[in-house]
Amino acid sequence: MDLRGKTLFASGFHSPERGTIDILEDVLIEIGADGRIGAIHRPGEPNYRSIRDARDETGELVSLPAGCYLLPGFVDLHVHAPQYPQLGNALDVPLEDWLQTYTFPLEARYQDLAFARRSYGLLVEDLLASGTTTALYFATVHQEATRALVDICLEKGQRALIGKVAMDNVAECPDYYRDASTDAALQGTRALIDYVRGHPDNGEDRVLPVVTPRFIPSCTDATLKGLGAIAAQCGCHVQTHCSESDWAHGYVLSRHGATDTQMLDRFGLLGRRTVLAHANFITVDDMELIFTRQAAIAHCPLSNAYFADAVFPLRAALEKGLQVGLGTDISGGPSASILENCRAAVLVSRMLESGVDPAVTRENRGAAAPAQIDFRDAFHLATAGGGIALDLPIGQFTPGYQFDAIMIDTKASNGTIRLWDELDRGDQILQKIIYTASAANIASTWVGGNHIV
Ligand SMILES: Nc1nc2[nH]cnc2c(=O)[nH]1
Repeated sequence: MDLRGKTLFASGFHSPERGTIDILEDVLIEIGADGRIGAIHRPGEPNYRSIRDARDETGELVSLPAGCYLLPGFVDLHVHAPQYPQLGNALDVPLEDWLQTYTFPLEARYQDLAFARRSYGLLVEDLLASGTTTALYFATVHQEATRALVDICLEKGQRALIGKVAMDNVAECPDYYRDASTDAALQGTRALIDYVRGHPDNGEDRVLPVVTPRFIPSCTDATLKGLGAIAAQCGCHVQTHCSESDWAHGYVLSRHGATDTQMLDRFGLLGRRTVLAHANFITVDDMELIFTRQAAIAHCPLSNAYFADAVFPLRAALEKGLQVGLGTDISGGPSASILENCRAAVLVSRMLESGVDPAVTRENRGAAAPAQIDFRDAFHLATAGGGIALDLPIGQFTPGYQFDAIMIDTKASNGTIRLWDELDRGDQILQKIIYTASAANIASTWVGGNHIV
């Protein structure tokens, strides 16, 4: 049911601050006509009962069914929309070969608008069904296909940030798939920004444009500089890959004698609205610079296992105060689910801390500093952390924030959560949701109070 102008009676969880879970029990969430949360009332507050009775009388009260819990919708900070047909395939070669052998040929197909519409339609529906209410998308170099992705997100109601990919370096990009020139890369980026901002169905800015240099190896210096100028002029978000693998990190060091982070900063591409995908090989100085610029990192734990051969030092980044969220990195990661990436984030952090080689003694096996996170951290990253990274009022149930939410039905018969009334209490219920929920448990999705699925 659409919840704009309604008051929701519900129990659930959110995590505005990393490390803590706020348990919402029988709360009343007032949702405005604009889809934002107006107020939250908890049992025991003086007006709670009277507000509940009044809303009930006017027919504005909506109650979640028994066994259902409300969570903020998931924020996926790194998705290559055109790579969806490749999800679960092509995971057997290093990044630089994967791009040339599998990924560029697939992305080149989006020249065909009918193919683009079919693929993007399926992707957006599937992501919404898996609880992703906001996605930060790389599209392709193509103007028409990227516009189709904008149209589809608006039609289906997903909150989305979308970039036309810029890639014009002839030495690294095949001639069948690249921007024809620096001018084409810059004009194409500007044209997409204008399209999104002027879209007649985008009055609420549900879709935002993103300046999207693929990564430094794919772009000429002139294009990177030009994109930095566009970002400054338009105040748009920026997304790119940063120090993802040994090869990608080493390429930038040898081309520029500096790291990705340093070069992105010099090109004007490192700011409060920048999201750096992966960032596995950043140095201590890079971390400092990212912190100073208040840029964010999209941690993609599943993808990194296949293409980075390394684990992002997540806990160090969080303790430093960096803004981090989670990304599926479709199709570098073989799952479209942010829940799966929550589980992977916990798992790889534990392996980083403990080490993995049984031939090495326990004392010498693991990382020098504590590295593990838990389900609470992962849940925060998947929701509020993603919202903070994007500088958008999403990912938590706080007055003034968008009502972007999912309903988890723990009793769904074809689902995979098994709760025991006599055993499961408080945030243990959330822990079970994070570790065991599947798509069948995600019973409803709302974006800005609109019922989507
Ligand atoms: N994981 C990943 N890394 C990249 N680096 C440049 N392009 C890509 C891409 O499509 N996926």
